[in-house]
Amino acid sequence: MMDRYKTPRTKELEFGGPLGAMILIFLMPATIFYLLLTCRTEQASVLNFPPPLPPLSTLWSPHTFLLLLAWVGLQAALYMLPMGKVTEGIVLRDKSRLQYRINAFHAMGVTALVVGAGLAAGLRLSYIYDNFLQLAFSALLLAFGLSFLLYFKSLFAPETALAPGGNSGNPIYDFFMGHELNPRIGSFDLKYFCELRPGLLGWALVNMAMLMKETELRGSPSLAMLLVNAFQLLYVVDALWNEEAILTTMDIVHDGFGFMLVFGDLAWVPFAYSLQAYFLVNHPQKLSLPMAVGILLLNGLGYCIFRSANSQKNTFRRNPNDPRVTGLKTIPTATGRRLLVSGWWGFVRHPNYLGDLIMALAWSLPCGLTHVLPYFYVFYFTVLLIHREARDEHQCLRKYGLAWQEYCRRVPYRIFPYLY
Ligand SMILES: NC(=O)C1=CN([C@@H]2O[C@H](COP(=O)(O)OP(=O)(O)OC[C@H]3O[C@@H](n4cnc5c(N)ncnc54)[C@H](OP(=O)(O)O)[C@@H]3O)[C@@H](O)[C@H]2O)C=CC1
Ligand SMILES: CC(C)=CCC[C@@H](C)[C@H]1CC=C2C3=C(CC[C@@]21C)[C@@]1(C)CC[C@H](O)C(C)(C)[C@@H]1CC3
Repeated sequence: MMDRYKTPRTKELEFGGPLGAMILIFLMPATIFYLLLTCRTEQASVLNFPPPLPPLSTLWSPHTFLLLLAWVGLQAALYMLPMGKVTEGIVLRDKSRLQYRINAFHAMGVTALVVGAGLAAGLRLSYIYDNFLQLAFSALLLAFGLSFLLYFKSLFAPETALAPGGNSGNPIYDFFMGHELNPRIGSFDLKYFCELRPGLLGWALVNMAMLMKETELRGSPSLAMLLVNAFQLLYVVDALWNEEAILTTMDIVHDGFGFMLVFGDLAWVPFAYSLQAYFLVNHPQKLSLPMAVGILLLNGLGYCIFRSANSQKNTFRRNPNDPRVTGLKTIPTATGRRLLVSGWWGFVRHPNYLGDLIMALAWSLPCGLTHVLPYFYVFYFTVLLIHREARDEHQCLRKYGLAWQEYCRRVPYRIFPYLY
């Protein structure tokens, strides 16, 4: 009976299969250290390769590791508090639905109070800057440790609970992609927890620490630092406010919880996404007011596209008869669901990615035009989203067949109008 619910073997391997996965398992951590070590040099030139390496023994600090555990522990405790509503995720392979507590925004509020109280009591947030490499190394160890535990746990999971994207039978590939779809300890959902809380809030905290460090060094925060902090904080707050929307993303629905997401959530987001703020501490930039206004408008444009495109689709998927979307044109599919072909989703096939990429550029521009390093996020994110778009299209073609082909005919561009 349960056999028909078994997760099928993953046949089409992504990221170059086991070899690609193996390379990424080494490349992702190496990239973080390359970025941070280069950023600390005076020239911050990407051509100075390899950057000066500190002795490995200086990276390990029990103190920072415990601090990181305390941070994750605080977020876990806040996740478990009975505040906020409980909602259901999408229907799973065995026709069940998991329950999720929506309280990330509350968690952010409490975290802000805790940090505020700490600052009032004399806490030096610039500790994060001073021990940044050690913290990144601790996050790396935590990510490897958790990924191994998750893979081990997945070997005992029922076959209905495995991830459609990480069930190839190859241990390296499945370790990277995640073998189990929604690993839980009781009602504690590890993927859902890690996706939004310790990493995203950690990123905002790291940025704030960079601002504090800059203030300690130069007496006041620069305009460039204020812009980077404000833009990225808006992005984090937006993600937490719209927490429920994450339940329909590819990461929650399709990908397992393996090294890619564990490392992405716990190390990559807080330590690579905060590169612009880290850069500004060591390489102050003068930003004229007109430039700042231009960048502000660019970020506003990106955010409006990102938010309204995501909201339009979420509203339509939740209730196609919602008055906010009833005026939009749609095409039917054999699954009974319809596809939007006007509004943002009639402009390009991934308008939300377009908005996200415009914001990415606005986050790097405050760092000036003299260095390539702070533009790492723009390059990386373009590659990530082009690859992600291709993965999503592949799945949509499988799901919707001819209707998807018709959608592609009517909306020919993927992300960039008239370009791609
Ligand atoms: N900052 C970061 O590091 C990252 C940010 N992101 C952001 O996360 C957000 C979510 O992205 P992601 O999870 O990739 O996917 P999307 O939110 O783009 O969702 C894709 C899904 O939307 C549905 N869909 C596609 N076209 C249509 C249409 N015309 N009408 C109705 N439904 C449609 C399909 O699912 P179905 O039909 O089943 O509903 C498709 O699988 C984006 O804004 C992205 O920019 C993503 C990755 C990394
Ligand atoms: C190969 C490689 C570098 C993998 C790591 C990718 C991860 C860093 C990202 C995969 C999808 C993500 C999402 C967000 C953060 C980055 C990762 C984990 C996200 C939480 C950022 C905030 C957004 O508003 C979001 C909630 C839509 C988003 C979801 C996807």
